Amino acid sequence: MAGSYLAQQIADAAPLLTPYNIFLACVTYLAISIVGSFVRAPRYPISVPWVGHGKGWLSAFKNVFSGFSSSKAWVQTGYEKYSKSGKAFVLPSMLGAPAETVIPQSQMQWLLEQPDSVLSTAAAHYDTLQGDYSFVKPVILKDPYHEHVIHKNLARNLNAVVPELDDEIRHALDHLCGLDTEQFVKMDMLEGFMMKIIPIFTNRMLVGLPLCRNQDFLDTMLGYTMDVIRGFLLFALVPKLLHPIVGAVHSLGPKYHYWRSRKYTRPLVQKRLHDIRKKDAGDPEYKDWKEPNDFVTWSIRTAMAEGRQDELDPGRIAIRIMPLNFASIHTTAMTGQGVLIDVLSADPSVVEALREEAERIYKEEGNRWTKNGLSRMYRMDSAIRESQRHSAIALTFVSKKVMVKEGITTPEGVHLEYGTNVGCPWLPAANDPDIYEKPDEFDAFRYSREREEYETMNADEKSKVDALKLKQSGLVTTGNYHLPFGHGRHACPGRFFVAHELKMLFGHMLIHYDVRPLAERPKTMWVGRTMIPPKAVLEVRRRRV
Ligand code: HEM
Repeated sequence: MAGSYLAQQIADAAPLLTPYNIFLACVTYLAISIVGSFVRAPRYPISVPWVGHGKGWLSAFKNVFSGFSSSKAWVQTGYEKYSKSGKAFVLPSMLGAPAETVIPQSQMQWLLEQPDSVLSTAAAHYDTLQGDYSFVKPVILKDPYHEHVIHKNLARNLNAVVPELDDEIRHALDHLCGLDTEQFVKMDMLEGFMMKIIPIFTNRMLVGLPLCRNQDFLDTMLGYTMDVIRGFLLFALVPKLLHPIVGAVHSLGPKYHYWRSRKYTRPLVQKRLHDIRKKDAGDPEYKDWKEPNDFVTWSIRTAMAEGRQDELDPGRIAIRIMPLNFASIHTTAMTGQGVLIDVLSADPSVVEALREEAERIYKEEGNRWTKNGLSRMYRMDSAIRESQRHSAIALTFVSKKVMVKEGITTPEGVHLEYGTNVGCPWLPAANDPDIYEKPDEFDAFRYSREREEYETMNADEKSKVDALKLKQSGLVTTGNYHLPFGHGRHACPGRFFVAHELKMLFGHMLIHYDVRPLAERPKTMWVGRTMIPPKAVLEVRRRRV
């Protein structure tokens, strides 16, 4: 009965579905959505200049469309016109992405001093990464305990992580790049190489052996990572009013990938909890048992020490492995691809100088990678840092959201309403000739020349050099004008791991493989505020060492 009524309704409505009516409905919907998000968004202060088509209703419509092709140019204009004179500006909203107040570098200190209860990084990440839909359960990103665990444990456990990575890198490179000393092996640089190899290293640190080599598990982690990225791109294009509907469909992807991965991760966590509890209870069978040094152990130990019973639930820990895969995989893969593109498009002497350093240090350390040896790889350190600058992957970083109901006032006297999103310019700062000499050039050894020179000095000469300043030009040091890992107390806690991982990966690659230079540097594209990685092919051949 109900079915035939519905069929009748559909049949009656069919003649109305003309192209003109559909077009009219789309335009009306778009208009309502734009007005809706305009009304619900925080009011941006009149005193702050806007880039793009400016502020106001009509401009909002224009901004929505031209933002896709012009956001990069708008941030550049804003940086030159306002940031460099110490003034904030507003980057207009796009369909689903809110407007952002871009705070100049001169106010960075103030920005970083604000407590999380005033300016929250977690809340900004929750919004951009779609915490309601992309993380299996909203609580995972509302209370990002996994980030706290990484902040507390990763850097201090690197000594134990390095030999594990060393083992994994040998294994993965042999497997992916082969042992043939005659023929070059070709693969897509991002999808075929970086996105295949990075998940293995990441999971050696998160869940250890043997799971980090289980292809089905790795596929689910990669699938989940792509879910989050797809969500990030999709929600920026979809008007805010539609988010709950689109979100309900989108959230099925992350849930599916969790469902597929938990058959591996839950038993692992359950067993680890069991073993740790037995060990702590003094069970004689566990006298010689050593707890593995990975995220699962760090998570359990931290939750036990802090009395967080909720974070000892095996399901909860199993889910938390997923956002860390997301945080690690795509960022590291894109950074690694950037390094390969920059280095392989540079003069061949760059590859030779990097290879010489890698071979020398590897040999000095007894044909293995050590924390001490890696800390002396100044050239590789510099090439990666320089590539992060030269091939910057974001327009702004250091994102935060105003959490105080009455809003806050910046040192410039601008009042930011509750809910306002703020960030600092990165891409234009990275290319600013007042900050970096010849910023358009990829100068691989920009940061290592002075460090290498310092190493050759005698004690008297060394005493005249500001050694701390030299050290601060290292890959993991963030600064007002160096934001690829963010800055301040919420700067990326994974960067110490990344520095070791990429130095070992590229060092090992140069020692054991010939790598073909790129005939031409592939071009990078930006859509809205997002960088689209260029396509490039990696060609490697095992060297006869
Ligand atoms: C080259 C690789 C990476 C890059 C470029 C990168 C970049 C960043 C940036 C820019 C931020 C701050 C975002 C902001 O300013 O809004 C961040 C935060 C974070 N990253 Fe990374 N990341 C990388 C690798 C990793 C890895 C390997 C891990 C973990 C194992 C990780 C874990 C995190 C976490 C947990 C945060 C949030 C920190 C907080 O809010 O307190 N990242 N990352």
